[in-house]
Amino acid sequence: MMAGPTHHALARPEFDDGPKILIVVAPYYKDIADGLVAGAMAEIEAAGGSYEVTEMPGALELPTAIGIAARMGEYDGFVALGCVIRGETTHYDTVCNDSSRGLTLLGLQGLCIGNGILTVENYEQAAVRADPDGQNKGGGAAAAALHLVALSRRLGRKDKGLGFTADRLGEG
Ligand SMILES: Nc1c(NC[C@H](O)[C@H](O)[C@H](O)CO)[nH]c(=O)[nH]c1=O
Ligand SMILES: CC(=O)[C@@H](O)COP(=O)(O)O
Repeated sequence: MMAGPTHHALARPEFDDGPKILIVVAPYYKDIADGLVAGAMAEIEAAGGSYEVTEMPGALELPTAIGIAARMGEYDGFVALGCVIRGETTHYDTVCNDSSRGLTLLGLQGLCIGNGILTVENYEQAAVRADPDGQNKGGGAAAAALHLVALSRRLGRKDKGLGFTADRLGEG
């Protein structure tokens, strides 16, 4: 499947040694999640990378899942995929803000993360953005992670993120 555009002007990064990416997806809306994952897979494959996919109940769990996985030191980058649709209460704001902020805080600790969590008003808005042949937000999130991995490698980084392992968690 040829994925659609990734909505940025950057050329796809090239790797001598393809990065290993963990796709963490919240299939709260299964069809939407499937489109996002398909777009992300296509983008990672086009860059010569490999991927694994793991599922979490909802978008709120995605930052924690990445934080747990990052401590294994096995993945070069991460793609968070999900869909949050506004309901009747303010829970929408919590899910959107806390999932996004969690990913940003992990990124500021050095993890290479692409954020493909859709935050929309209705299913129709999500469908257009999840479609790999449409706005391909899953592919865009994967591209973001790949660019961060390329930067890390270009700058000679050796570790794979967070800079600490489980045995150091008890420190301080
Ligand atoms: N309403 C949506 C949620 N809500 C669930 C939360 O993400 C979380 O799993 C729960 O609060 C337990 O911690 N999640 C989505 O991904 N999308 C939604 O629209
Ligand atoms: C984004 C949400 O958490 C939302 O779907 C939950 O719906 P509601 O606010 O009507 O409980």
